[in-house]
Amino acid sequence: MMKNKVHFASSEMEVGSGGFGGGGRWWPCGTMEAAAASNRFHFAAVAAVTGGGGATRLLPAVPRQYLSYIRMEGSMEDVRSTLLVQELAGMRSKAVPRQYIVQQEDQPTIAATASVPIVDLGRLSQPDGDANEAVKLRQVMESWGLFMVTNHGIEDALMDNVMNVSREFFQQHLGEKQKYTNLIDGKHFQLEGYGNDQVKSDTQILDWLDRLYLKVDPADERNLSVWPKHPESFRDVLDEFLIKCDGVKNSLLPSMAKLLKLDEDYFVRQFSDRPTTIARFNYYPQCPRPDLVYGMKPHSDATILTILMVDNDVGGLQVLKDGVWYDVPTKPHTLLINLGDHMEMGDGGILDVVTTMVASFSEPRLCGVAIMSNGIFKSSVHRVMTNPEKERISVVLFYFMNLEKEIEPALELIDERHPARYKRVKIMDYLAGLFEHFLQGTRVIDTVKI
Ligand SMILES: O=C(O)CCC(=O)C(=O)O
Ligand SMILES: [Fe+2]
Repeated sequence: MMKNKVHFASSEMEVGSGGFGGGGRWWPCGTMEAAAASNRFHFAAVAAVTGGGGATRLLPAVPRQYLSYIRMEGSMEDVRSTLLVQELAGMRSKAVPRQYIVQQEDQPTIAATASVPIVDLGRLSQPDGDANEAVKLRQVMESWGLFMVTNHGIEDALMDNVMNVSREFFQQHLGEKQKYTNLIDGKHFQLEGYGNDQVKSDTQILDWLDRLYLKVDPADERNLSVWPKHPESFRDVLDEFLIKCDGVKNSLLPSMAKLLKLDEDYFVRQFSDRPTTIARFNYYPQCPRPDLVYGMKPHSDATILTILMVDNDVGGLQVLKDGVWYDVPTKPHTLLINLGDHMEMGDGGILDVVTTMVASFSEPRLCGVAIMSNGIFKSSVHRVMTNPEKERISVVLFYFMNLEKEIEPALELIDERHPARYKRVKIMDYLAGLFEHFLQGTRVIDTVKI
């Protein structure tokens, strides 16, 4: 049985076989599954506890200035074996374990409201293009790196189905979901499957979400043993959605190429020959402390391009532009497009770096497309806030080129006045370099800059 020992400044909470044990009787466990692991958490903020007489009292929150004294014990594997976030949320505690609390200076701040650009894909893809939409697209590629897409050709019913099967998957009994676990032998993390964050260091701050990762392309490399069998329609619905999203990607790429006065199929060509696509289903349970915890910390995606479908009603996604965080509004049945970022610091190995943690926001964001565009296009830095009342789901498709391929600035964009700003780089090598540079505190982007 795994034992975690995590010290917090305040109360102590033990997850035992019958609920939370310890001195008094703690909140009963939200689920039987939660009780299965014998993990001990000491909670940092407010914990609800019932004393001998059964009366509930609230323990005071730990003043923020003490949070830095909190430390964590246990091996990495132990820490990794902490409960899934869905189980933690099911306990209905008012506290969150220390591993989820971000440093005071990084804690969520109020976001501004601005209109995140909306691009009408139908108009953009008309044979002659639409000048207005193209202007908007240029603005987003050069600054926001994230935009909403309407008129994308994917039926509302299909989008609803994708959301429904995702929700049904996460709402299942833990035992059913664990059939697709991302832990080999219960402890070794692999990218694919169901679970939560990989823990690489005892100071790592965890995100308040669980997810299901599936490599969907190349199709002959699918590991169907981690593809859910329930709900029964899951696989068919996902397959249909993948085909449609591929169409969205392929109608967007020529417009991006045209903006740079490149051959229309320039970017499409880059995705030929066994590109890699990953589908990720993110499940953010209700969180008692949205002021201390992120659903997903600020990051940029280590992809060329990401298609994102977010919850119809529950917001939380924010994007950084010119140093200011903006709420991305919910607008049912729109898609979001993110320009990814092969070119920043990461916290993982090869495909672990699907998302790269952002160490510094002051640098302009670059992405695979940015290298090909010789630095004209930027990627987005974004984050997800938690919600105290509502769960939230998002479905994300991460598009990579063939990882064996090399990328370089398009030759057509280079002349005497516009020299190449980046060297040719193999994507796989670049992703591998991300982790090493992250550990050394250096920037892998510097190795490809000319
Ligand atoms: O859930 C969201 O809105 C964003 C998810 C995201 O950024 C990601 O999965 O990389
Ligand atoms: Fe992301």
